[in-house]
Amino acid sequence: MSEDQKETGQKNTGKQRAGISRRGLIGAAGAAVATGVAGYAAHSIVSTPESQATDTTGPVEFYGEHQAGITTPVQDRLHFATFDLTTTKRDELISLLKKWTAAAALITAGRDIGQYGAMNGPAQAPPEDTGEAVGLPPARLTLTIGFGTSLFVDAKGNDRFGLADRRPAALVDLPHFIGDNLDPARSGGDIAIQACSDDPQVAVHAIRNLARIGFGTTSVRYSQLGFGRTSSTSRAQTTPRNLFGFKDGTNNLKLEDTAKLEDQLWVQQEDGPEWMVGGAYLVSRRIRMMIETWDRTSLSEQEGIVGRGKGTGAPLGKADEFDAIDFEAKGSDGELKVATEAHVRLAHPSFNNGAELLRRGYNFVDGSDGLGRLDAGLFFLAYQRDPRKQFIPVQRQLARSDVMNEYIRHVGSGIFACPPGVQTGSFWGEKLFV
Ligand SMILES: C=CC1=C(C)c2cc3[nH]c(cc4nc(cc5[nH]c(cc1n2)c(C)c5CCC(=O)O)C(CCC(=O)O)=C4C)c(C)c3C=C
Ligand SMILES: [Fe+2]
Repeated sequence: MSEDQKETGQKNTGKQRAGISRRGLIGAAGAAVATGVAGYAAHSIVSTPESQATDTTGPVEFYGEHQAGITTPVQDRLHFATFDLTTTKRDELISLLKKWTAAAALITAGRDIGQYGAMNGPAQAPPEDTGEAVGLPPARLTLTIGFGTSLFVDAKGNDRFGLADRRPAALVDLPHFIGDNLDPARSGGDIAIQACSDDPQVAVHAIRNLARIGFGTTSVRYSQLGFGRTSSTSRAQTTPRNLFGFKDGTNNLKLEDTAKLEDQLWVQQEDGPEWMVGGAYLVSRRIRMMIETWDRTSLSEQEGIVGRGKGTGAPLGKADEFDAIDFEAKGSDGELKVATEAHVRLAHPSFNNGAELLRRGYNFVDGSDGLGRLDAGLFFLAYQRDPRKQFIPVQRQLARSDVMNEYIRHVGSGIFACPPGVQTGSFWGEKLFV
């Protein structure tokens, strides 16, 4: 392994990326290669999913059977953006995806974008990389792409890029759910990119540079920052808390459950279309949480709404977080311990035809709303094999009956087909175009 490969955590697997390592770039700029930078140079191999749960600085492999950022142990920070194409040319769309893929492979490996990076290019030209991640470790950055319904046909039914007949049957327009109050400016998009990292600046740098590369071909429709993961996707991770103060992500699909992932997450050959096999569908929902109202609600009412204890995260009537929920159990008052309209009952697979989701959402606080209330909530992200059998029926049931609805509003929405992983020499979604 060369010194350069050691720095970026790249194994000599024939998947080397071009570009300048952030450490090399600092050297070229004359800055001292200080301990912080040397810290990430110690990550000489791409980490495993298990070590990724605890090591927050190293790289996550970009190439593979599935896209990174789905089962990858959830990082602490999110920058999610959707893009609308401003071009009408298929060739320009393909060229954009190629450029984005090349850039994504570099930045996820902790390298600067382009041949010269942030500071070594010609003085007369804008730098190839904006530079704010120089000196920062890869911080487990993952970039995950998804294609929205409008990429295939626009609102008027036009086949914009000759892709209409490639639209997967499972990539449906989400129906209106009771209580939806969706802002079009925070919904939809031709393409979504989810950037997750343990360093917020690394995630922001990634989206900013992809937006910059897309200038002239695409524009940002909206973007959302998130902090504090609200789920775990590995048993090696502890369960975090959401802004209601509850453990969230206890009963989630986990990367260790490989058979379940085939059943519930990854698109299979028999599902089709061919270009989506090994991919998954992403549903995003910006869910505002009325936290001031919640904060005036008693502890026992809060626990009754969720159906779990606030301290332990255990199902009501049980002691341990991971105990199975007993939906029949009654208290001495003869009432069900987990009420018929409690969130975890209505969302549980046993009341949804076995449907499960891989949740990897984030808390958000976007300041306050002018009325003294925090504009805060959950940016809900859920991956699945078929939204018609998973998100849609679960959300329909929650929208109808969940007692949590008094405290939440769905204000943004999106659905995206996330293609399988990228192989060396290929680009994001290549099979969609063949
Ligand atoms: C349509 C899917 C779901 C939406 C939307 C949703 C919103 C939402 N959830 C919480 C808090 C919690 N959810 C919990 C469990 C849970 N939630 C969903 C689905 C949606 N949640 C599922 C499938 C499950 C698992 C149910 C089960 O099998 O037991 C929990 C409990 C802990 C856990 O298991 O994760 C909490 C807490 C909020 C605050 C929210 C919207 C803002
Ligand atoms: Fe939930």
